[in-house]
Amino acid sequence: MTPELMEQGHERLEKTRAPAPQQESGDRRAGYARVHEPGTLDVTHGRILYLEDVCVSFDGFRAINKLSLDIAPGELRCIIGPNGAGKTTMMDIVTGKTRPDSGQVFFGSTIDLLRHNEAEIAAMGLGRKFQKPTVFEPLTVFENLELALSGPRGVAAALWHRLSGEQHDRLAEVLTLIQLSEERQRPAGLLSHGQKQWLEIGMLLIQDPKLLLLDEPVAGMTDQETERTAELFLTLKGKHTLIVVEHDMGFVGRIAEKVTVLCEGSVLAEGSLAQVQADERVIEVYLGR
Ligand SMILES: Nc1ncnc2c1ncn2[C@@H]1O[C@H](COP(=O)(O)OP(=O)(O)OP(=O)(O)O)[C@@H](O)[C@H]1O
Repeated sequence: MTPELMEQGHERLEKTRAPAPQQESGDRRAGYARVHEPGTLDVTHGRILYLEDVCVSFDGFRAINKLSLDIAPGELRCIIGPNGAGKTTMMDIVTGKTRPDSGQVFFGSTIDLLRHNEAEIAAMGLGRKFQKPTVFEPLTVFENLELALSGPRGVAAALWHRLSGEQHDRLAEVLTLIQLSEERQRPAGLLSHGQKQWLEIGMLLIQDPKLLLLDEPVAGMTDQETERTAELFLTLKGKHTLIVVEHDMGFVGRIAEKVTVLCEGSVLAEGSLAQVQADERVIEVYLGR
């Protein structure tokens, strides 16, 4: 959820349901914003995201150390690694939340992300989902998606704007994708944890992101919810590019093509899950813990 969307949602709640208390299910504001225009993303060279020799230090501690990554359009890449490996910091760099000390970060072949701020990066079609769901709990599932769709028109427009047939179709399509069609009129606060996560993913999808960064999407989910999330991600890959940071190896095994293992801010190993699981260095630092 973006700060702007959060603000819009709160204003909307005040107007429609005052004096109901404001609620949100998560406590961390996400660094993405609406996708205003798709921008001129050039993926003709077979890459949608490219990091080279990226370094970041916090108070002298090298959290990201010459990190290089190359993600192809439509790929579903899983990033794993022990606590403190730099996974969150890597996503902070890509989304413009943290500036690296050195290195390159490109979206497609031509967009230098280090020249853009968080809102601009989000507007280019780069969506981020934090671990905790942040949806507007008193609003219905449909209203949450409608608000995400309302984009730059603002709260008043979101309140009074009549959806076009195309927008209705898009909402219905996303509701089906996230398997919440039957819950469309339910307040989001009454959804299960997994359903809230899907709703937030739906709020990103409705903006048609090119690249989605998802931080531990199945943490706290039931086995059934985890399986449904795997199905959703497998459906999304190809159309969208997904980078999934996850500790749940069962889930990673279910969805992964290529897995990148981060350790101490660098890529330790890359390959299929079976390949990295068989890598002695990985076993030592991570899987064998
Ligand atoms: N703002 C900050 N100030 C100081 N140190 C930081 C900051 N952000 C991250 N770090 C440190 O950088 C390292 C990498 O942290 P990061 O959160 O990126 O790891 P992670 O792989 O996401 O871990 P986890 O799996 O536990 O979420 C850690 O040692 C962390 O303490």
